[in-house]
Amino acid sequence: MGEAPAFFADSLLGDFPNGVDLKSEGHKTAICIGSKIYVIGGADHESTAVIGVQIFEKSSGEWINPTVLGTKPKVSNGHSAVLLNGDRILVIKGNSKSDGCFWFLEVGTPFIREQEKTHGNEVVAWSKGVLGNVEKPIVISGPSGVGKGTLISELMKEFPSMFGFSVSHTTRAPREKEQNGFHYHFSDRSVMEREIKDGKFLEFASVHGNLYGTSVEAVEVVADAGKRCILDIDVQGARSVRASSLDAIFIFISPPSFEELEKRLRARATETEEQIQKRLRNARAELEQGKSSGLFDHILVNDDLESCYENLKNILGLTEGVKTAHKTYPELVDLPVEHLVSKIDQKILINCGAGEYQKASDNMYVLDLSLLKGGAPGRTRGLNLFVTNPSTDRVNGDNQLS
Ligand SMILES: Nc1nc2c(ncn2[C@@H]2O[C@H](COP(=O)(O)OP(=O)(O)O)[C@@H](O)[C@H]2O)c(=O)[nH]1
Ligand SMILES: Nc1ncnc2c1ncn2[C@@H]1O[C@H](COP(=O)(O)OP(=O)(O)O)[C@@H](O)[C@H]1O
Repeated sequence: MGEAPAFFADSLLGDFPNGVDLKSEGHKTAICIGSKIYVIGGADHESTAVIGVQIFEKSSGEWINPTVLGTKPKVSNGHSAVLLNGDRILVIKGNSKSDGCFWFLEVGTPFIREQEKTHGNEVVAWSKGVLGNVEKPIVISGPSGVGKGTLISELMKEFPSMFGFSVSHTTRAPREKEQNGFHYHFSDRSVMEREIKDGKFLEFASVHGNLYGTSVEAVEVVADAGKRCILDIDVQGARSVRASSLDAIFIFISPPSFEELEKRLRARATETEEQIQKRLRNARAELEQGKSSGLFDHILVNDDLESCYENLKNILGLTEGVKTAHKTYPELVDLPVEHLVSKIDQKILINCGAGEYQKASDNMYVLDLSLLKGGAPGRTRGLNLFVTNPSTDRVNGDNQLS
């Protein structure tokens, strides 16, 4: 249990009106959800450089320091907070640019419920809001030796500015030509297990006797660079990603026959006989699951490499002449410390004309949340910011900035 902050719990919401309090000591806001009051701001119990979170449990009168997952936002000299759908809080930092001012604190999403089971205590998780859209990540699965790596390399070679590879973590030993940080992050099992517990992984699975996993960071760095992320993961991992907040396209690569698969695996000559046998045993199960589960959006048979690659490009809409990513960076906007927020359906109105010398009609922004994707502990994407003049516009998406 944490120490009570320096104000009385009874008057908590009176002192910190739901949503906005920009001038109190420590710049705290309070949001009430059921029997809990989430106090955001002030010192974090681990670092004074980031925004802290404490929970006041009204029924017991106790303060709780929750486990805080995800990247925490740096302290600012004022923020506003709005409750969304009862399970996450949008925090808008004042005095920041629009590429770093929107943050989501998840408090009751399915991800949080899962994490609370693992941690055995209250969990909250930050996720940074990112303006604009990147195309859906691509999950590629299929048995060992089917040609996943070969197809992905072709894609990355032909479209280097469009695609980025999600570098997984694994406890298996590196092969001769594999580089740490490029092909995989080669990890100790104990380290990887601890990081899984800390919520750093989007998914993980035990494959052929080793642990493999996709860290949240691995996917986010690719999207932050404006590229479309490719994940090469097994069928269990694909199933976990389907259940996660990552909205992806799922493609299963199948061999023309089991004999051909065995031939390719042996010809690759990267595994011992024992490992080949294990991979072939697992391949049978993977082929069954891949074909029958309804998990995959597309199944491609990798018989002739060239035609399989053409089919993959067709699925991804890569027709002749498409060679570069169309990156659109949203125009940056400065959000002042003093601003007022209100919520209408999936739109947040941000009135920055609240300063002494400004008119209410100056700098009114609308943050559209209707296309949100992703979430804690990574990034929340698909935010759209519009500038609007309340005297002439209705809140309808005119004057889009992103
Ligand atoms: N679930 C999951 N599977 C992964 C991940 N990275 C790789 N894999 C899968 O692990 C299996 C073994 O990969 P690897 O040891 O590189 O052997 P290869 O597929 O024969 O080249 C393959 O099915 C990969 O798709 C990951 O991050 N998560
Ligand atoms: N269509 C194909 N026909 C023949 N050999 C192939 C084909 N696709 C891939 N290969 C070869 O099969 C082996 C396994 O491919 P790889 O991409 O490493 O598979 P995976 O990543 O699925 O384990 C490699 O030696 C590769 O060159």
